[in-house]
Amino acid sequence: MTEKAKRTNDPTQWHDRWRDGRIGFHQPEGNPLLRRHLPALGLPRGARLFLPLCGKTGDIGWLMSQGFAVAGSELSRIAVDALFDDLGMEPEVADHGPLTRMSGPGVDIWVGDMFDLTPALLGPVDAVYDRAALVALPDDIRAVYAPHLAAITANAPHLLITFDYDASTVSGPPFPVWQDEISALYVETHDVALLEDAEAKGGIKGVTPAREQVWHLIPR
Ligand SMILES: C[S@@+](CC[C@H](N)C(=O)[O-])C[C@H]1O[C@@H](n2cnc3c(N)ncnc32)[C@H](O)[C@@H]1O
Repeated sequence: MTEKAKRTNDPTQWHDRWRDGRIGFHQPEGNPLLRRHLPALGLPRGARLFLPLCGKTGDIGWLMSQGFAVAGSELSRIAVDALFDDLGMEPEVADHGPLTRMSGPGVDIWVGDMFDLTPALLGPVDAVYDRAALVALPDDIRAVYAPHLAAITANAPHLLITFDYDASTVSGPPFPVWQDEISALYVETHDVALLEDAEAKGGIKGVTPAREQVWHLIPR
């Protein structure tokens, strides 16, 4: 990660949130939009999905129950320990420089800064599922994140979930991200197709109404 990126995506705020249990973004049952729109990617059973900034999302267990393999990256060891507890697995743990890999059958999570992940460490992936990852990052980091994500996943297709709301009413994360920005971020690698645009239940932090979009990023 560049020095600038380190300044604006301060890892301390995320570690503090996990330590204090301030994880309003977490969906224990996973996200219904994933279930509705994953078929758009046409992935065969056994395909491997990468979940950047994965937390301990219930989507991981659901994807595994559907016969997919999962790879993820997450800063917080607290989150990943809790994920493996939820999965009922005792992970194998291996250090790889600044990252720690925690693995079980069908799942590999890289603990540490996603910007330290390389294609060689991650291995081949068939698709990316980005929920509360791009939108968790401020705009200058999004500009670094998108090309890094495309590079480490060899421009795999994405299912991407974003929010759109009036940013003057509440401060992110999550940050509002709309089609023009997504198209610009992925201009070199993907075409962008909107799959759904719906009212976001509960708005943002219960304060401001929001819409939630599901995008299919199609490799060029
Ligand atoms: C808003 S949460 C979303 C988690 C998950 N995607 C979900 O849907 O529940 C963002 C997560 O990204 C993690 N994170 C933030 N910056 C990161 C980085 N540079 N590398 C890896 N994980 C990061 C945080 O610890 C946090 O768990």
